[in-house]
Amino acid sequence: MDVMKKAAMPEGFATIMAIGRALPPNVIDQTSFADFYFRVHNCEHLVELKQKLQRICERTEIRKRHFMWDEDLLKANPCLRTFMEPSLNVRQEFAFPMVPKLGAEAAYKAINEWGQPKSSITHLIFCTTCVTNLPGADFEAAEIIGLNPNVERVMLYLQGCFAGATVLRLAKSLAESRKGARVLIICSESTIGLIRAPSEEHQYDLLSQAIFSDGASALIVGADPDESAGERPIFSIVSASQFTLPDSRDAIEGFLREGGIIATIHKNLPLLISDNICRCLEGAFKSFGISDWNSIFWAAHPGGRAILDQIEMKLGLKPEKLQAARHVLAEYGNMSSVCVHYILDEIRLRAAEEGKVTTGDGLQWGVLFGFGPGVTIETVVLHSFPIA
Ligand SMILES: CC(=O)CC(=O)SCCNC(=O)CCNC(=O)[C@H](O)C(C)(C)COP(=O)(O)OP(=O)(O)OC[C@H]1O[C@@H](n2cnc3c(N)ncnc32)[C@H](O)[C@@H]1OP(=O)(O)O
Repeated sequence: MDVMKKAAMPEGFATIMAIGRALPPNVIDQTSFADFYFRVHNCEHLVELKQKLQRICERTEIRKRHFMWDEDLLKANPCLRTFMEPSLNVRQEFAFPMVPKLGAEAAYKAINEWGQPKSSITHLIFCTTCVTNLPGADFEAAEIIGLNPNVERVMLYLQGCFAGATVLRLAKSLAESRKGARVLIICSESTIGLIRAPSEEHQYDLLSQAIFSDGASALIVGADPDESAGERPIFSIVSASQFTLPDSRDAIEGFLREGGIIATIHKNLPLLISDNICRCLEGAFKSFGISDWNSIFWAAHPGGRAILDQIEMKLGLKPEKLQAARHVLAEYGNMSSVCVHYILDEIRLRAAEEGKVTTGDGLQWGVLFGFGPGVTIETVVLHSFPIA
């Protein structure tokens, strides 16, 4: 029995072997977002509300954001330019082709970097906070890319931002459970469910308008990389865990309604996360004897500037630890599950550019954090590889 099991199971940890990105073409500069948003919704008369959005935008430290939708789409669909008018059909019809398409674009890049035939992909995990159809976005993406019909698909809908880590946890289980398994992860997110006119009664919605954005990422994960065939490991996924903070259900809430997804995010969220991050780190790194959080590399979901500020302060992190996270927030905004993958990509690209000895900023160990509704914290322990 043991011999059979040994023959069927890989020996090593799941590793990330490629990372791809894709962004939609419509880019809006954060300094002009409030002007655009109030103009396109014919709400210029709501002067105080516009000033509030301007204040929030200025404080986000976001420079620009990319979107699948554009002004023409909003103008052609007046139901997207009111507050919570029934508009779900329009949103879904727009998103359904776009979300898998952008995801497939990121997947092509990952497959290209991986350098192996797409027929070697055994599993697909597709994750998005929008579009719900049967068959789903996973099915659509598999068709666009031309994956084998025996690829085993897993679809994650409406999880929120922590899912960028969930997909790694899942991919680790799949990759380590079968020799030769190669998992394609795709995360593709859009704010098409969120864009709507401002409301004086629901001012909290301005935060969503100011931070969320669209983008896609794709990764190839598998154990025991075949380096003779050209597979190159970037990071090992050493462990992955999930923790739900007690009594914090209402800190991030999202409701899918006829008027789209409406989210409320409590102002104490940055504190809530930073108050609990230490226990997640200690739990994850105890068995490796690591307790100096400046000795590892960091990929924390940049949900908002204040979240990164609080984590940095609470843990006494050096500014460079969250530099990649701040860069991704600044250049792309909060792309939900996608952000942490861009941060990993940034870390390994910078390490190579700067002549560091490992993919993890010259360090051995690293952490990836996902934060989202629940409040849920996902902690992934990573190990870097030497850069040749
Ligand atoms: C969706 C998922 O699954 C996971 C997620 O990523 S959820 C999103 C997580 N992101 C956050 O929670 C954002 C964290 N907050 C921040 O980054 C910052 O507070 C901020 C950029 C929003 C504002 O910066 P700041 O330094 O706090 O500036 P401050 O001057 O205090 O606030 C500016 C305005 O933002 C408003 N604001 C702050 N937090 C808010 C919140 N959670 N909801 C609505 N408005 C908020 C304030 O009320 C203030 O409005 P007024 O000027 O009218 O008083």
